[in-house]
Amino acid sequence: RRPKNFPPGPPTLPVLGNLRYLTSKNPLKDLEKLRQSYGDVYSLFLGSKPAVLISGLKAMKEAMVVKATDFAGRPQDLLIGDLTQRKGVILVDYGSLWRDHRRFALMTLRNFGLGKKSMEERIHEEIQFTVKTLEKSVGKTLSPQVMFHNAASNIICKVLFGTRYEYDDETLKMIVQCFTELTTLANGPWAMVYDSVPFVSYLPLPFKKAFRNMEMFMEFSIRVVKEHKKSRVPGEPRDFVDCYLDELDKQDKQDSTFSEDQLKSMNFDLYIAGTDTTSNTLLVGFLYLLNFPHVQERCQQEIDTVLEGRDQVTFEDRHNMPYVQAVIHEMQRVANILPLSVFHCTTKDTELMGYSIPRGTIMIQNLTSVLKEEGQWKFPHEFNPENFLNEQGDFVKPEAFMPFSAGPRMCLGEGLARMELFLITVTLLRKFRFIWPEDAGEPDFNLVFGAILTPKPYNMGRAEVQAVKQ
Ligand code: HEM
Repeated sequence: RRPKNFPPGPPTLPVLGNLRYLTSKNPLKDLEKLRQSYGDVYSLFLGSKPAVLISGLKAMKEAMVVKATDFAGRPQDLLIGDLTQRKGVILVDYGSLWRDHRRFALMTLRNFGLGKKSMEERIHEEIQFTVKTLEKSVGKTLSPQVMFHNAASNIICKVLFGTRYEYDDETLKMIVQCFTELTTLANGPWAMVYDSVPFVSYLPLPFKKAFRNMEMFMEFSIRVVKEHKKSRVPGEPRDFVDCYLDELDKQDKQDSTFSEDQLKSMNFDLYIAGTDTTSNTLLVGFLYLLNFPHVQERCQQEIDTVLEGRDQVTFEDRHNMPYVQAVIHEMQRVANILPLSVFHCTTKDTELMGYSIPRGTIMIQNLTSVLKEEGQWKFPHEFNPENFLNEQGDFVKPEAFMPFSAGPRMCLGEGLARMELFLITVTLLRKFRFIWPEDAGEPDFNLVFGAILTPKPYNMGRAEVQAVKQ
């Protein structure tokens, strides 16, 4: 039963709630249909748990920005919460543990050069490996999926652990396998069963594997922390782990939220949040660039003009590249990488667009509905960099550009992600022309639904590269 003045929604069934309304392969379409019937704020029962869906810029802003803290919680009784034991930062509920760690992570990433040179150098070092991979493939076809994944993974590994891994390294392979299995299970039907049916967590069902994978990552994280403790010089941090250990030295033990356990979980959270998000954005973006050669060419002209004889691009150069900026933002808009963001929950009884929402209700942000909202974009349903350009050709960012969400929970890696996307895209377009092979057939721009949207790999597996003469 919906409580009084709760957002409307379809009729529910015992145990299953409204799960039958999310049956197709693409629940985003189902959610859009429900929005047509019930409006920008409606409710669904995920099993027995009530959840409220937020669509459109107006409702999203009221919840995430105007009433920010009311909506800044995270649901605590889902499979992913049990997997992470409610530690780290992403799935931690609104409170001092989350606040302290969010502030610390933001500050540390900034000190390490978010928006400054040293982070740029780290990213550039990794890009050289990507360039080498592409140089070996000139005239041939290659799958950019693994290449972008490895680049994003190594950049975050350098920030966290000060290490990069060779692409065939056994540790890297283990980590990647752990995460792939974890995310597949956490997004699949077994997670829904786990989240909806009480007591099922005690049964030997496939989600047990997710717990084993989690343990494997934690063992890796423990090893990394142990090695750092042996080799560190206090006060001279080399990476995120060292910074955290320095912070632990400073903390008053009694009421501190910092601990070694938390450090291991932060490693997990930042790695998982920083890898597939950036790499899939690049994958989708390059799928479009391959198939919109005139956009690629115009980027290349702008890049050549701004860089002139210089070999390496800097993040500062973005201010002189309005068209490239527009293209990268448009890549992110169409990539729509986290279509339902990360689930929030209300921290107290509150209201949204006139409806009453009790404390502890799951809140689902439909970011797709904002990134493609009619009335907010010049061309909401097509790939067109003009969405980010005004009549004078200057770069402008509409309010509805929310791939990182908004409010107190918004992505804390935005700075790093934007720097990666810019430096990688510009460096690769400066050096190569990317071609969609004639025999590859029509490109399929439809993305496969999951917690992270991905393009179908076979379409990207046949991209040809040509070296550009400079
Ligand atoms: C294109 C790349 C990325 C996109 C589109 C993206 C998007 C998002 C979104 C939509 C959220 C959920 C916000 C919310 O709940 O309201 C989020 C959270 C988060 N992201 Fe990202 N992200 C990206 C890259 C990164 C990177 C590189 C890092 C790592 C440094 C990162 C770290 C995080 C963390 C830690 C959170 C949880 C924040 C919190 O709960 O307070 N993200 N991201």
